[in-house]
Amino acid sequence: MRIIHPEPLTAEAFALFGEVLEATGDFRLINAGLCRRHHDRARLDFGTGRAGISVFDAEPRALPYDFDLIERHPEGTQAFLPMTQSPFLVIVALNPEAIPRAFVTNGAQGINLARGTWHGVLTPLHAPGLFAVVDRIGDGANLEEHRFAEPWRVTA
Ligand SMILES: NC(=O)N[C@@H](O)C(=O)O
Ligand code: NI
Repeated sequence: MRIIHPEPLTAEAFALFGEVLEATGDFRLINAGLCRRHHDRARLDFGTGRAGISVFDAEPRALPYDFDLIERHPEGTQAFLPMTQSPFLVIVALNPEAIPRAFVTNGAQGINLARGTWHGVLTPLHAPGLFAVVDRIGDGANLEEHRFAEPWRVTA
């Protein structure tokens, strides 16, 4: 079994794959000073489609986690925004021939996958696996899958 050890999710480590959504860095003080707006933190792209927000209720998984499928959306970005404070597992790859990378979020992070980024499907690690997902709504195919001949195992 091919092993991958997960890394903590940071904006820098994830930069080749998309953005990390978190309340860090600069902000605008709004709402009578009662809210810090960390403004415009992701580059969204929906091609010829439009933005949609869906709610995913996904079954939690556990480490060690085996997977043999990655996918990508050539026509748009896809953001996973947790509706709970639980860490989740993020799997990305530069291409199907590259060694995938695994990240575990800190519970206060979401991600925006850049258009066409190879990734594992939404993978909660705790119940409930509730996420708002912002991605492309539109005509035409927007899903390309790759199944590995040999699975990968993510283990701490
Ligand atoms: N299929 C779907 O809506 N979700 C996947 O794209 C995923 O990345 O979880
Ligand atoms: Ni996806």
